[in-house]
Amino acid sequence: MASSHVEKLSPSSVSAENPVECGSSVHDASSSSLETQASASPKKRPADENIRDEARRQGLGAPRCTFSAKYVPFSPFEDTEEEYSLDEIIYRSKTGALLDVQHDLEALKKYDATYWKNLFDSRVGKTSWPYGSGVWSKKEWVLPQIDNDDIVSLFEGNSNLFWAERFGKEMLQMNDLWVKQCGISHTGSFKDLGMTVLVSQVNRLRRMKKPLLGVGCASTGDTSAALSAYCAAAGIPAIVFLPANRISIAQLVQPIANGALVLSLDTDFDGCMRLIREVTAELPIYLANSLNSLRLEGQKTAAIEICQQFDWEVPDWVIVPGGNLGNIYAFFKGFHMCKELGLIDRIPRLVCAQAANANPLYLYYKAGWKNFKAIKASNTFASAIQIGDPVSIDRAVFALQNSDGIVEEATEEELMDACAQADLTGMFTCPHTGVALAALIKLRKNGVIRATDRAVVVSTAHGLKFTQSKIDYHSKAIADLPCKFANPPVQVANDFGAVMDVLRRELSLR
Ligand SMILES: Cc1ncc(COP(=O)(O)O)c(C=O)c1O
Ligand SMILES: N[C@@H](CCOP(=O)(O)O)C(=O)O
Repeated sequence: MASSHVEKLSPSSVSAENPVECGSSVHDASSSSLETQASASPKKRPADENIRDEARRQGLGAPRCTFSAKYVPFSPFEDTEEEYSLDEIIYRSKTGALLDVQHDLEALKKYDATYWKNLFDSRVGKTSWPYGSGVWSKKEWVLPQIDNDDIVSLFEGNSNLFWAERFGKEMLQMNDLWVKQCGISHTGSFKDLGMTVLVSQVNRLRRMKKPLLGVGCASTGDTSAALSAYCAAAGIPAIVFLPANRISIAQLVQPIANGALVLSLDTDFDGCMRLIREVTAELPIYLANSLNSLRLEGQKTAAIEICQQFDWEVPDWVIVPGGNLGNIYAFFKGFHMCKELGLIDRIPRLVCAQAANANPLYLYYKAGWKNFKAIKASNTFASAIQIGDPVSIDRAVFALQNSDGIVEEATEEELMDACAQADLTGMFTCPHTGVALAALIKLRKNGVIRATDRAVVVSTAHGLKFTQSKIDYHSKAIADLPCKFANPPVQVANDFGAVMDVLRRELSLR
């Protein structure tokens, strides 16, 4: 927590809508309190005012922003003076290192842990702009300086924690197993969390008259869906590079429907990534992949949310499927920030789960973090993580090394069986969540994860985006896969007797 010389503000100085705030919607912390907010009579919004206008009006005459963030090189082991404003269009340091968004922690530490907990709790589930969003409810820790007026939000985040009661108990003898449903979201994946931040910043840059034609990404289907939706909501052109025939139909139709310029390229994701980097270096198109550290600021809020949902008790394990490897670092960053600011006392052990067909991180981990080699990723049902040359490899290693982390892998059979078994207990999992569940099963079987541990599996996308893999599995139509838990429909004639025969057989009736 903050050093003792800092005089901290107490929880009673928090306003439910806004604390000492940055951007347009600012209240003086000393002039309003949770209690006064609660007792105030309900205010009617004028007919010609929407929630954005209301937030703007409330912010008029606000004090200057007290929190700030900037880009610094991601070089945890070297001291460097290099830094950039978030208003610069830059993705790499002078030496070519990744960038990181660094917050002014000393300013944040002027407020104690109870203050932040109360503030975040007071915003959950509201419609006040933009704090009803799970991401923007943590605005001071995400993009403190952005004007609320520039924010492009679809009220993302606040995803539920599913208590995996039957799966935990029957499969793993665990009572405290949870699935963080990040895929139950506007575009059906966790990418919405990062995209609201990135597109908001682009909106700000465009208002500042920075020459940006649009925003572009390479994608295995989820980043492109999120980018297209947020850009469409803001009226900003989106350009997406997709590997032809390697993403699901449901994912492909999302950017098409949202009006993005869709380029279907005859290469894999890694090829698309190389091309978008070349194109964004050449044209004024802002890069929206997680190479851009702004994305991770939004994604890290899922970790903060998990702590909040457990009333700031830290789970023992958090298992995250990994592809381009931004998200595992985002989770680390969220937990680390909570610890730095005194909201939690430790960081959970992180597990990054990869498909065995696309496992460069797993191989690196097994080699004792020596000689990283990019690979050519093979086809996997977990198509969104079919990535052989992950951009955030250094970030992922840092996250794992600093959380006593583990890397696991799952074969196609293991991940598809894990999905089917989870679905049989009421979930509707995507194959990437299957990878994480399969990793959990392995770690539980070998005793690394204990029966009494509290574990959270991060579900990264909605199963409805990947129905073809489920159809293939339940039709037993996958070569070399026994599909042990398939539940194919029974074809029956339009005949009462035939129906009764099937019911007697299936329900073991006499
Ligand atoms: C559904 C899904 N799960 C997991 C991942 C992996 O996330 P990351 O690339 O941040 O490792 C991705 C994207 O890569 C994804 O789309
Ligand atoms: N699964 C991702 C792959 C790209 O990852 P990103 O986080 O770097 O954008 C996708 O859906 O495109």
